Amino acid sequence: MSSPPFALNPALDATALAARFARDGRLQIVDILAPESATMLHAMLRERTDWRQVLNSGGRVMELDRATRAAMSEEQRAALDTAVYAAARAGFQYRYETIRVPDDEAARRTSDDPLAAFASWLSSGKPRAFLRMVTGADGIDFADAQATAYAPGDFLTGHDDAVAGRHRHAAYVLSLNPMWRTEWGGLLLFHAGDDGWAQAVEPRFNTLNLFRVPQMHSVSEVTRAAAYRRYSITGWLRGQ
Ligand SMILES: O=C(O)CCC(=O)C(=O)O
Ligand SMILES: [Fe+2]
Repeated sequence: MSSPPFALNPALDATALAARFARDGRLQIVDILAPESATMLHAMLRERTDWRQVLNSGGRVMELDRATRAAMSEEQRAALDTAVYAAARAGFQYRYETIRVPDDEAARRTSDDPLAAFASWLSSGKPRAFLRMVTGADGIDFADAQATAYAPGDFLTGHDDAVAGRHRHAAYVLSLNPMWRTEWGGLLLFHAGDDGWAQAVEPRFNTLNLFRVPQMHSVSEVTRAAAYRRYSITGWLRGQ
């Protein structure tokens, strides 16, 4: 399969964005991609059927593909929900759907998944140079990546993204939601400091959120009113 074409929006001002990132340690870049690239990615995510629900049970990760979930009884699903929300009361907990992308460039090249092509594209040439410039992190070698979809009831509690040995210079979230309401939840929350003010980011279309690691953040629960799942491509800009 030939690689799908991806392009950055040529109007972005990397110098101005870099100044803001340096000042705040976080940044929202509206219209990050050429519109056709974002439209293609969004359509692709909506069509995919290979999503796997991931959730943690203490330190263990559970992954349930759609067939496995469909085969569960109502009682099993309810018991799992109860366990997930009980654990979220005080601890670190998440539940959302994912499609993973390999970190390895050779594996990405042999994949026919457009998400692998996107991760490769983001990890070299102009996009990587742009991300290095905006974050001021010359040590960025590649972007790891996964697609995520948060359905009603899905969430990710507070954490700071710091994992020893992963060389994460910054986190990124490319939001791909043509229509969203604040009330639907699924907000990327930067937690409050002593002053009690938190910052909430709506998951808009073709918008890249970039933030320095570590800092405390979470994704608020998507409500039952949400008409769509919350789609993103997300990961970290990493050194080798
Ligand atoms: O989807 C988001 O807005 C943030 C995701 C996140 O924090 C993570 O995956 O570590
Ligand atoms: Fe995170």
